[in-house]
Amino acid sequence: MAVNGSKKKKSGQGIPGPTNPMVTPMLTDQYQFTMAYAYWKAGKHQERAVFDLYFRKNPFGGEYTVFAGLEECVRFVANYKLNEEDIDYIKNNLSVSCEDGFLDYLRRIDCSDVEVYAIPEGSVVFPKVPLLRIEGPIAVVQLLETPFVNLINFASLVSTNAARHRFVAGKTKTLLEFGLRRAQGPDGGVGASKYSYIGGFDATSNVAAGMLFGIPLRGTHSHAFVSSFMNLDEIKDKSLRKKDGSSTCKDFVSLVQSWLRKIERSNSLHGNFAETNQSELAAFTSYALAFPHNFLALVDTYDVMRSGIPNFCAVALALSDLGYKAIGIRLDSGDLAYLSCEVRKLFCSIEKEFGLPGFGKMSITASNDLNEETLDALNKQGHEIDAYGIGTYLVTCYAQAALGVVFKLVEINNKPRIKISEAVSKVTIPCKKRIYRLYGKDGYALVDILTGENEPSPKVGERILCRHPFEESKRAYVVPRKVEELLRCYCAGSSDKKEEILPPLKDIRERCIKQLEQMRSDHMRRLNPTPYKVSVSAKLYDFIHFLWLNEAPVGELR
Ligand SMILES: Nc1ncnc2c1ncn2[C@@H]1O[C@H](COP(=O)(O)OP(=O)(O)OP(=O)(O)O)[C@@H](O)[C@H]1O
Ligand SMILES: O=P(O)(O)OC[C@H]1O[C@H](OP(=O)(O)OP(=O)(O)O)[C@H](O)[C@@H]1O
Ligand SMILES: O=C(O)c1cccnc1
Ligand SMILES: [Mg+2]
Repeated sequence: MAVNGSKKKKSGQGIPGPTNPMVTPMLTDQYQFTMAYAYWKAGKHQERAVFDLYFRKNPFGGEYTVFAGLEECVRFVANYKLNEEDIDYIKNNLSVSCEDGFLDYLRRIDCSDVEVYAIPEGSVVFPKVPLLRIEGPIAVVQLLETPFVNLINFASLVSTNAARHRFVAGKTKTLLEFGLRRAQGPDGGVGASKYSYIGGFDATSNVAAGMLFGIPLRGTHSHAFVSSFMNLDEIKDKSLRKKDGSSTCKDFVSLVQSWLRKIERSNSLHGNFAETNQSELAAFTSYALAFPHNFLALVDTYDVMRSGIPNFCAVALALSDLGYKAIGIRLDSGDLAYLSCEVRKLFCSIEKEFGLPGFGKMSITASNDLNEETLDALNKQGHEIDAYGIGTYLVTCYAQAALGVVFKLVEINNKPRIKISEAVSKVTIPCKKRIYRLYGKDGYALVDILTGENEPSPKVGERILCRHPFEESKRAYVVPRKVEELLRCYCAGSSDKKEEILPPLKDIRERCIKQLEQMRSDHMRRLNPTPYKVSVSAKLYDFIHFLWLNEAPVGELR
């Protein structure tokens, strides 16, 4: 903050602003401005404060969380500036009034004096561990609390939700995020697409998210497309060029119809054939004419096995005559396990009967109110689904509405601070800290340890006492095979620290996938997972409890 005319390096130059233009310094709670005023009035506003941002409990009954939202925080800090309209609003509309001198102060502030240290985005993280440590003039850092918590809360929640869906679905399945229509407003939708991708989804149907973040776009078609057709006569241009361009089939519709008749008589259907719905056949044929290279049909508008599947096969076989390979089908209702198995059997049988290599392997996509539980149930029953389209439960984080992210003062003017609570889980861990992840002999992460900033770092091969921050009896020695320091510098402020480069989204996603793969399976399982240990050094433990006793008044019994 270039307030005293002192010469300060401006960090973060060239970093674009937040993705959502609504993310401005005004996107904060009024009490941040009123506290900033009171700090200013007390002449305290420049005092150097350290805040930790962390959460207290993993979401969804799990024992891990995927950290996301960091890039948006860095973009926010790098471009922090109130404009005249903002100042004018503050002047006239806060529920309390502030002197003009404060407004001048607000006019001049930026975040060039703010240092942000963070765990890299996409990392697997645990309760109580600071995801970010923010240092700077207390009035300024205070103003960052609400936007930072806002930017990280939903991002981390939805990334974790996506990672959990990926975990149940399995590595080999394609996961498509279909939630935009059901998301909590436009930012909820765009954010959910971005952070589901980080958590391990493969693509989104959300075009804006594709454009903004380079997430692959995928999609099928809806029931409306199928039911909009009445009959095959609606198809005017019936011609389709062969894939190799050698000739053109003048009447693709007739080719489809002739295949439908063959299927009708085929052994594959075991004589189980009724009249298929002709409007559905018209819709599929039309779709194939529009996308002969990418034909995928939604087969449940009328009757999956009696109409959708035979119609789809007729079109796919006709395409195959012209050298095209159909992609597959989407099921959006009914018993997805049963239907997928029936469909697969039929595809395989047609492959055999008509000698069409690959037909049996066509892709089966399932959708319809899917969530972790339904994916798990499908796995238990056995199914033939290759891809899932997931919307509502994923993007709204239906199973848990918020991650309890908090932003707490841990030091001011180099003096550690603590917040005491009746609930031990709410007592803060004071001091400017460092965080290390210690790995064991089989390569798995064993424990995260928080130490004071100036303590020597844990060394590979050295025995370290790791203590539970609040429970005296819980402690263990660890001899790490690998030590990883977690907090890195993303905004150097006026220090001479080297700033991390913000990685592209796909690198963040890869980090997340890799870290989750390296987690011990007992931390990952859905039922009664083992908590991952978060500890403090012996020195920090002693200091926490010294400060706790120091700050807590001694009660008096009467
Ligand atoms: N084999 C299965 N095991 C467990 N859950 C399933 C299975 N197949 C589908 N489901 C789930 O069961 C629910 C079925 O919902 P619902 O009864 O509203 O749909 P439907 O009757 O199949 O479809 P629609 O009403 O759209 O025609 C969905 O949440 C779906 O994901
Ligand atoms: O079920 P979700 O996980 O939210 O996934 C997205 C859903 O959105 C679409 O239909 P929509 O729900 O609009 O209509 P439908 O329920 O009648 O299929 C699609 O067919 C999916 O069913
Ligand atoms: O492309 C799809 O199939 C799709 C997209 C959004 C919602 N439901 C389905
Ligand atoms: Mg639905």
